[in-house]
Amino acid sequence: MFLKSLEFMFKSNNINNATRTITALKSYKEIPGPKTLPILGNLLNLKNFGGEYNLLEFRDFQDILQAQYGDIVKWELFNQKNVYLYDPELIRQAFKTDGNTPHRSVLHPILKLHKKLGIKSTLSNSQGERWRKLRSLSNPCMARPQTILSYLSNQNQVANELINLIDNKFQLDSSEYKFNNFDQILRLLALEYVSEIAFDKRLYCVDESKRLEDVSKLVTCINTFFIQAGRLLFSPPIWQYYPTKDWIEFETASRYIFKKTGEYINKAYNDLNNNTSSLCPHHKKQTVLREFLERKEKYGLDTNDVIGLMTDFLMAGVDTTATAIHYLLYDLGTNHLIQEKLYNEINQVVGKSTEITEEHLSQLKYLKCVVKESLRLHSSVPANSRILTEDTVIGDYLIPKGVVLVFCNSFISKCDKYFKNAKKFDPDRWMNGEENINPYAILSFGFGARMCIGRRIAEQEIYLTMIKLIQKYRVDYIGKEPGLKIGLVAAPDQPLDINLFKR
Ligand code: HEM
Repeated sequence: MFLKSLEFMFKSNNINNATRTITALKSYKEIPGPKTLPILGNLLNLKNFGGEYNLLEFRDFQDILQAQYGDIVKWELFNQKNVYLYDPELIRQAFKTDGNTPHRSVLHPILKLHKKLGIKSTLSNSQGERWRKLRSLSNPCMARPQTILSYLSNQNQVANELINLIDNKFQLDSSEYKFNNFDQILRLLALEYVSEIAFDKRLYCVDESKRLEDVSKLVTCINTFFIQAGRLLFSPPIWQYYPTKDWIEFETASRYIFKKTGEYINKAYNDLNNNTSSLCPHHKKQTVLREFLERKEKYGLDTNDVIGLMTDFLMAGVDTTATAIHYLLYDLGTNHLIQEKLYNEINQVVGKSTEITEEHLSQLKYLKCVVKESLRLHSSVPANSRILTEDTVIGDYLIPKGVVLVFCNSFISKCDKYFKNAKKFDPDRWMNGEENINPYAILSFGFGARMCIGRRIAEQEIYLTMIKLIQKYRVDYIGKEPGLKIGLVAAPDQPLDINLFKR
């Protein structure tokens, strides 16, 4: 009743529209959560300080807090106030406040790195006017379906190189091969896909005979960047004051990534100006990078800003996509009937063709459900956030400006309350529309004006790769259920033993 009347009274959940009801609301201090200390917040509740919570096991940490305190939980560290939300309805209220310039929680290690390296903030790490400018430049370049589809032909070549690499691993007389480093191969693949977008350039990451020098180092550095950024983010911020081992590894890897991206983009810029772009003929018309470079002045941005944006795409688009494919192979390797159903669909729509077209993609309905379901169960981004830019009502509470709202996607997507048989890998749940599923219960790519800008690209890369793999091989996974490795991306804690059998 109380909630119903609130819902009626608030046209929006911004408190300015609802001052009359302010007394009916509970305060931020009343939000349940472990006891906090002045200044330190919940520091002494952390395992490193003798407490019970381990931030480095972030998914367990989220689940434990929910089990102890319910669907809205307060957690503080020093001056940062967080509120964890475990209910899609509360998340819906939080997104309503997004407005034109949503603020996402800043990744402090990256902020410090940018300062040290003299890099202006990038899309994923900027706020307010700066973010709006970068996003306004990026949206038309990245969100137009036709632009992304124009990469399909080149992406087919890349995916074929993956198939060649796999085929070369099979012994002459054998139809089976067990991979225990597929995660590395998938990172190379994802880097190749992204570099075409970010650099207008093939690095030949997957084709060992043509692979450009330094590519392996670049991939290792991107991986180190992800792991160490996560470790720094989820550990007490000693690195803010003293260069710890994790910080040094993070900084060294990042310096290399920025150096290489700068080199590649400057080369692309010169090629563009001199009309000598080396990118294959399919892209003679327009490419994402070319569009960024041509339009930057209109938004008051320069080439360095574009370098920052492209480096961002590299960092945001490699481990996320590689991990998503890795988990898809795990899900299909442990659910053979679903795999066969997918194979039948691919066989029916694509047959033996090696050139996947827009027409094929539009017909592969079950494939899209398989990908969506795998992302639901194994979201590579296990939580997302927004910083409140004004006092806001969430549930029964009035939460002050400046608090970080954390959306616990991975908890919600495994809740039977929101998904029937939530822990089951069941792509069919998406086949007949989504009318019974709360849209805020699955946020694999985020939501609203600040949602993942690479979504279309990522989905196209994943669909294409899965078509090529399932068309040629049967996948089997026989190991134990993998644990989680914490980083900026939630990935399996070990390389998965993926067995491939030639069909
Ligand atoms: C399976 C792959 C991917 C997943 C699961 C994923 C997920 C996400 C999520 C959850 C966000 C936060 C959205 C929000 O705050 O509402 C995000 C942001 C972002 N993603 Fe992705 N992503 C993927 C692939 C990519 C790719 C391939 C690129 C680039 C080519 C990319 C570039 C970005 C960027 C730049 C942002 C920041 C956007 C902003 O703050 O305006 N992502 N992604």
